[in-house]
Amino acid sequence: MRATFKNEPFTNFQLESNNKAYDAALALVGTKLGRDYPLIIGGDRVTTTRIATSTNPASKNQIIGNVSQANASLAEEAIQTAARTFDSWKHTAPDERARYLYRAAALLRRRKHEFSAWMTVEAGKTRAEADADTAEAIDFMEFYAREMQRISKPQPLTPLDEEENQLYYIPLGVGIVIPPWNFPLAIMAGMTTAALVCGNTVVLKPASPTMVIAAQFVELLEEAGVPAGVVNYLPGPGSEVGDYLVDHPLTRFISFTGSREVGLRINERAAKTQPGQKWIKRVIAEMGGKDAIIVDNDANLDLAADSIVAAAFGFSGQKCSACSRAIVHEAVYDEVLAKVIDRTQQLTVGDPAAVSTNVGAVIDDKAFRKIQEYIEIGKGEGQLVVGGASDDSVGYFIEPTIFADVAADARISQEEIFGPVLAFTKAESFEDALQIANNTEFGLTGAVISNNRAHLELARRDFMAGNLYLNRKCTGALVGAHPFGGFNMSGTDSKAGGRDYLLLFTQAKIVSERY
Ligand SMILES: NC(=O)c1ccc[n+]([C@@H]2O[C@H](COP(=O)([O-])OP(=O)(O)OC[C@H]3O[C@@H](n4cnc5c(N)ncnc54)[C@H](O)[C@@H]3O)[C@@H](O)[C@H]2O)c1
Ligand SMILES: N[C@@H](CCC=O)C(=O)O
Repeated sequence: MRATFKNEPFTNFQLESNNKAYDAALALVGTKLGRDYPLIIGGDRVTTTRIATSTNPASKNQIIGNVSQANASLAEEAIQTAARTFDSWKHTAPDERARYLYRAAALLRRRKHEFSAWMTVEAGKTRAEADADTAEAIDFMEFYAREMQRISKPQPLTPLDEEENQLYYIPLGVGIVIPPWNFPLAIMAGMTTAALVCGNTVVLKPASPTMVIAAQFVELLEEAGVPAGVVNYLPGPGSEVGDYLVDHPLTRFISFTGSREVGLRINERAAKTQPGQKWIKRVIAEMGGKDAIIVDNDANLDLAADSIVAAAFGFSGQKCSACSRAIVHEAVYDEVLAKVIDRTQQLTVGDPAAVSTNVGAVIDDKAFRKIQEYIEIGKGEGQLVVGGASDDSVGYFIEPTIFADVAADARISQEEIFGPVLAFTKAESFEDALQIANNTEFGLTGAVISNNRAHLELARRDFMAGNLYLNRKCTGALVGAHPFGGFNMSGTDSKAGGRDYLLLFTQAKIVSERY
């Protein structure tokens, strides 16, 4: 029996010894840059002629790796391999499947800084952000392993005198796992291992900006003993390979995390029954956010400012949970704005590998241009009070940017920017603030900073967010403590890292026997 689950501690980067260890990991990763990464199908390495290069967002000429790209025929091979492997993997005992995750978590823990360092160079994560990502990946595996063992035990049913009844959670089949790049280890590893620990086999199509981290993780699963063909690594263009995988009649489920646009496309395509398809495909889709922090008139204003700055500009605002709207009661609006401006001006923008950096580069040229466009839009919708500048001469750097006096229906208040851009909106009352907060098509995270019990209770009831935080920031969900997923166009509210999650990767079978 394993000890009760507890979260992996974060590294304290105030200690010089930890920074030295991180420097050593960065140096180690530095010796491995620029390597070639083949596809992995049924354990076989497949090198293709079409190669995509992964680069460092903070130093765009630095090559992280050269990754073979799949096409439709290799996607077919991966699905067929996963389907064949499913015939044996589905009979592997749940306890054994759980042990692969315990082993992988232990291996990852031993190489923690190395994996984090890969995220610093490939995803532009600062030390603390990368460390939290690795810790969450370990947490997902430790948590889902225990969850699999829990749900494979006899489940409570109403006993009948004349029958023996049993409920089994059995696997679904071949799953397509399509993660985003912004939690390139944690979310990718969580989605993949949740699927496999339930007895499914996986075709993993990693996000293009972070294909190398995904390759490192698949190798780690191999080292942990996960049999060939259980996880097949299939990088390739989302529009080409992704559509093929989603449409395939042998695909049983799609586990997607990413943008609203791609999530809806997958949902629509998966709904169309293909010739030879024997099931309704299941779609688990976690998508974007337009998350707000409300500040009440009696709030602790320092807490409010700290929470807003951390949630808006951590990882350059590239979190689905990021605070992109501060909705502030008019009585404290000017004071909160001044405190947030002051704290934002103290942030250091730069190379995420440096100890002193708070805000690194954004992920790539496409994101850089999109965020710049929103900054231009913002100039017509509010008052630019901080930031606004950008520089892509070395890497994709954008200053933390704040617009004040933005209307609730402005584009920068409604559309997900996914960058370090924050809109301040004035509310006439707490009720008005809540109404503004709910007035988007998303419903992922939100926070309220208030000392008013009635207002906090009102928010508990009426704030439409899958993850609502009271008197704290709206980022940083912990596995087990804050199962994660959103309402409305933020997705299917799957609650990753929670006790309901694995049921999405299984089907329940009842066996009733009379003697
Ligand atoms: N709700 C959550 O839990 C959560 C967590 C992290 C990120 N996100 C969201 O993810 C987005 C950022 O990530 P992104 O830029 O990687 O998103 P994205 O939608 O551009 O890409 C996500 C994944 O989909 C793939 N893809 C693209 N086109 C496809 C297609 N036609 N068929 C199948 N797959 C396809 C991509 O290659 C990638 O692996 C943001 O909107 C963010 O809010 C949500
Ligand atoms: N789970 C993360 C967000 C994941 C999306 O980007 C958080 O809670 O901040």
